[in-house]
Amino acid sequence: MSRPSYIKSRLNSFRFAFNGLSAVFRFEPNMRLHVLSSIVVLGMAYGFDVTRMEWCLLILCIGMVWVAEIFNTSIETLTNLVSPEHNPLAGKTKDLAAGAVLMAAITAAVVGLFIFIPYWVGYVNTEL
Ligand SMILES: Nc1ncnc2c1ncn2[C@@H]1O[C@H](COP(=O)(O)OP(=O)(O)OP(=O)(O)O)[C@@H](O)[C@H]1O
Repeated sequence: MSRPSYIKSRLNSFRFAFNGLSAVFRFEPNMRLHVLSSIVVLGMAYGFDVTRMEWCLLILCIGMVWVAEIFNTSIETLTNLVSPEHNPLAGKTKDLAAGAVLMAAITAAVVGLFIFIPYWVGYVNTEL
């Protein structure tokens, strides 16, 4: 492959990936919920001035949930294409993908609680 066409095809790959991201943010109500929760979490992290390691853990958890939701949307879309009619396997496929998002969200919530509970306790103690 010649150099300009290689660069063009790599740039196109990025464009297609951004199209996917844009679609999930525009059309998936669950993704908006994830974005809202992420803003709340990042706001609290900023407010409590969490450590660098805690920032990394929170950002990793947010990324994990977003990635799980994007895969879930992709699997749902493919399932609708392959099996628009009712089919127990299609239902199971969608439920498994949704289960993965739930698992990621529960994991993120547990990490968030481990990080924020001491800050909440400290805040309440200084306010009382
Ligand atoms: N083709 C199908 N055959 C059998 N069951 C299906 C089918 N499509 C959906 N279902 C069942 O209905 C549930 C809801 O399907 P839907 O397509 O609305 O997904 P969803 O998880 O609610 O989507 P979203 O996350 O976008 O709200 C699925 O989890 C699955 O159990």
